Amino acid sequence: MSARDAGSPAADGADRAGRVLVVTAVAAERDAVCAASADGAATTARTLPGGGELRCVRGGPVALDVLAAGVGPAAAAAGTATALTAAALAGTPYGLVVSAGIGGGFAPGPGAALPDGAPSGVPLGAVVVADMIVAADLGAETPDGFTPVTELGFGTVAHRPDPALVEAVAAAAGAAVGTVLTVSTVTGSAARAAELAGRHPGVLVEAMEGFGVAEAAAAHGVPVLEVRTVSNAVGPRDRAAWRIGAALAALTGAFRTFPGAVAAAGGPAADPHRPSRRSP
Ligand SMILES: O=C(O)c1cccc(C(=O)CC[C@H]2O[C@@H](n3cnc4c(=O)[nH]cnc43)[C@H](O)[C@@H]2O)c1
Repeated sequence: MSARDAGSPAADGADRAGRVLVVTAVAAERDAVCAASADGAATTARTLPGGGELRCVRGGPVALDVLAAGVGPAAAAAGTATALTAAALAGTPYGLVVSAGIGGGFAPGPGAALPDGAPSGVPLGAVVVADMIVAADLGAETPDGFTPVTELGFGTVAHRPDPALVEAVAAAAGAAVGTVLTVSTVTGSAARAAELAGRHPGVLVEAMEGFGVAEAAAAHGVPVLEVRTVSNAVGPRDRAAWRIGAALAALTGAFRTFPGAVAAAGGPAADPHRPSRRSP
């Protein structure tokens, strides 16, 4: 791999403070993120070790590299770690990683209410920025119900992004702020939706990649965010009711304000984020 392949300052003019890696699952989400770039922004493609393709958007207040890494937390972690390692070896590490894409929205209701009784839930088309990124099915099933791996004495099940950055990005995008779950199986029943909402007060969205992206970012000491737009309601499976086009359009809208919000917030946090080891 040459320095140019991984991205050198001379090649793209982006310094560490301004370099952001955005990881989506599929190409349609990647293209929706790239479509947000202002007229005049230049987009080039770069190949990562293993063949993954980065779309590099330059010309805005921060430099965005956008990668479609595949569906699910394992593909997301592998793709993110590859991109982070390639950039670090080239001497141009990223200052922020963002998991972005569409997701399922939890409905408002008693099961989704916050501990203080405030309503929760999000409608189709809403934008959500995660204040907590949670691996919802990483654990063990026991006679007493689900037990997260942390209670078994292992690992991490939650990452908490930098609150100031979360607020800045959410305010600019008109987004709700709350918990985003990472699941390996899309929820397909009212019972499972209620179980997840009961276990995670304040949950707004479920998707399939955020925790994988966050684990890779944490391994590299890089801050993480998750931005989701709601394509469907979490609950009984009804694929015909998914509004993917509207959610992708909302994703483009969120990334129109994203670079300015990150730049105005002073760029990515200087300190690496710390994974939370408590059970959410
Ligand atoms: O068919 C298409 O045109 C299309 C375009 C963009 C994205 C898709 C996907 O199927 C993306 C899958 C992706 O979306 C997340 N997601 C969306 N809804 C849910 C959900 O209810 N539960 C969990 N994940 C959801 C997830 O992150 C997937 O990776 C299709």
